Amino acid sequence: MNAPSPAAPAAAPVRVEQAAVAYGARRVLDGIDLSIAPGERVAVIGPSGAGKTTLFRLIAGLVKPAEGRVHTLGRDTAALAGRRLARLRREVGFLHQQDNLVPQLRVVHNVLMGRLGHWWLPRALLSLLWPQDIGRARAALARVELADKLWALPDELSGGQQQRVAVARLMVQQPRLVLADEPVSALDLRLGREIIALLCGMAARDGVTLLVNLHTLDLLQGHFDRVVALRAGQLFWQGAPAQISQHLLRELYGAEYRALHLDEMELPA
Ligand SMILES: Nc1ncnc2c1ncn2[C@@H]1O[C@H](COP(=O)(O)OP(=O)(O)OP(=O)(O)O)[C@@H](O)[C@H]1O
Repeated sequence: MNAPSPAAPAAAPVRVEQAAVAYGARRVLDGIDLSIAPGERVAVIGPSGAGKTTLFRLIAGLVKPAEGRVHTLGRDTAALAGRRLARLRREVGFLHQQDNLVPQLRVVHNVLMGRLGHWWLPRALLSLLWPQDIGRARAALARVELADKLWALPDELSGGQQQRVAVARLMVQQPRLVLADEPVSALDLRLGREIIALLCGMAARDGVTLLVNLHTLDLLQGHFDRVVALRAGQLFWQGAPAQISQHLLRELYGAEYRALHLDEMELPA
């Protein structure tokens, strides 16, 4: 087999072409064109109801485009169903605002849930009785500084610690793409900063492509390669975090601009 030519560009893990999504008669995304490069870290921003979560659902294949095409990790999501869709989902890691963990399962089991897609059923079932690959869980927990919480129950952890366990689960899952939908909205700024740093550090170290739906714009600088801004279901702007200005945020957020205290951010006019 020939090795791929070093000059050949790697395929985009996310390619959205002129995609629209409708719920009933209502279009909530329209004419979206977006291509994400391998290993790129992208923040998605925009006012409430702009379609950020829907964009993530579209990329994950959870909703199909009413128009246009969506290619995720090289697969056309419109053509995926059953086992092929399940296979794609194994390669995509998710992180939500909260409720990422199974409350009845100890941290070690929650982390190893990230391995389920890699194991045959008997090993997955056995792991519920006696955790398989504890070493891997321990190493991932050490990376999020929770090595001592291997046997804790999620309820015994703070909100920030629970999100760190969820990041450790992503680390053992080894997805090619992570979709984090408001992962820090339930946390204060300091804890939010920790989680974003962990996520972006994991993505950089493991070569994972990362999309984060971010409400707290204070966390943009220093972590992301690109910002994609949605407004009213359309791609309103995209660029580097350093290019964001007060003018842009005013236009993007409209009535929410002051309510979110965006006028207090130190940005160029
Ligand atoms: N399952 C659904 N059925 C009908 N309408 C929906 C559904 N999910 C979302 N919507 C609508 O689609 C629009 C976009 O929603 P979405 O959750 O993608 O926005 P968002 O930008 O993530 O908002 P927020 O920042 O408030 O979470 C909203 O007007 C929402 O009410």
